[in-house]
Amino acid sequence: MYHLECIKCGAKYGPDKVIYTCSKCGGLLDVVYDYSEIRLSREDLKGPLSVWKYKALLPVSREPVTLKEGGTPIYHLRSIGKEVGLREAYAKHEGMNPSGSFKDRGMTVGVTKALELGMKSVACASTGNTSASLAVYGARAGIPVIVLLPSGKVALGKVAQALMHGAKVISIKGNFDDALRLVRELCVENGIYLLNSINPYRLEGQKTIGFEIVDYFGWEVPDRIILPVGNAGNITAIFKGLSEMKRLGIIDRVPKMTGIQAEGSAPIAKAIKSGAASIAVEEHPETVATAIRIGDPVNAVKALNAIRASGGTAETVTDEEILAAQKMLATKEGIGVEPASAASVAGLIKLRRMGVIEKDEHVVCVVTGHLLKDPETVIKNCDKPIEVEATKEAIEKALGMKPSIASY
Ligand SMILES: Cc1ncc(COP(=O)(O)O)c(C=O)c1O
Ligand SMILES: N[C@@H](CCOP(=O)(O)O)C(=O)O
Repeated sequence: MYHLECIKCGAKYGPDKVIYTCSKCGGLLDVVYDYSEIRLSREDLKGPLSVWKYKALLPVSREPVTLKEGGTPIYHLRSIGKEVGLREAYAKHEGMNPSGSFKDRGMTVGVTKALELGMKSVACASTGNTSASLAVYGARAGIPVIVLLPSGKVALGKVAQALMHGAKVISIKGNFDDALRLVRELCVENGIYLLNSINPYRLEGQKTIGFEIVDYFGWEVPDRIILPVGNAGNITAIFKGLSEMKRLGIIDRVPKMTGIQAEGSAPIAKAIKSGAASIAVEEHPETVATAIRIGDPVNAVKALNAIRASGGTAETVTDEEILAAQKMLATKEGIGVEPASAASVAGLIKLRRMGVIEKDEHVVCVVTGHLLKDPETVIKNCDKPIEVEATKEAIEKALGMKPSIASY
């Protein structure tokens, strides 16, 4: 069994209540299980990785709305690790989920919960990936989807997904933070189920990233997990999940949760660096990594706690560092990710050079979304294709080759 609990005042709510924040104090909610009732061991968790493998720690009982999410690959970062002097550097490629981002882990649980609660439509605000994922899972479930996007600031692939999967797409003349404020009002006033990461049930699905990481390494806990931070749901979810596994005796510690933000959009990193108790909202967030262009992260309180309680840290990276890391991943490791995702690897490089990450640490970067989500940024940052006449000679010339014998 489980219930919802306010992280601020401790107020408890039944599992079937449609509620996103505490009605007494406005605090964020967590799903809290009756841990004494959960019998789960490493032995029970044999078999291939997937979100639903961990259903004993997920808050739904009906048949899930699923497209076989999770089970994403973990790659050894051989070249990048070598370059920064780190043998045990890995990337977990969440872009390999059905809609191309980690959001699918949250949506398989969140949309299933929407059906379980009898909700008739679902909605979200989004910098792109949440909307793509909700559109996909809404289509799978046969439930209408509404998405609010910040006009002109959503990568092409993500808008295409939301449109093609049949969501009602509203582009607002404002940023993501405005869109989230509006969609929250819209949902509460119109009985629509809100599926941003303020929804504690959605975050339960995302904690499986952490489960899969420790499961993959034979329950050996990495020293550190690094991930890009935007609305701050993911870092929160992974910390919660691994804390639960520790509580159940499946693992013996929780990795240092390390959040990376873009310099122009970094309220959490700034609070961690300054030791502030809470964030100062960034009124005009800006970064090339549009997925994390967020100035007022809704899960800030939970994220600050996750970072501090795990002994982790947070850092900022410039847009140039993000794009350089994206290119390094693509050209030196063969791993294609969108800019926001590369922020975790840019952070790894920066923190290693600063000496914050030690050379014998075992580090996993979560790379959160696929390269093809944002083709426009890719095209802008790569050399153009070389256009030539359709002859072998022209091709050889373009390649800087000497003309072959046959052409004499
Ligand atoms: C690709 C990508 N990476 C990272 C993030 C940040 O995740 P979170 O909002 O959970 O901090 C997002 C969305 O927010 C995203 O779409
Ligand atoms: N990057 C996100 C922003 C919204 O975050 P959420 O986790 O609260 O849904 C997106 O893809 O929209």
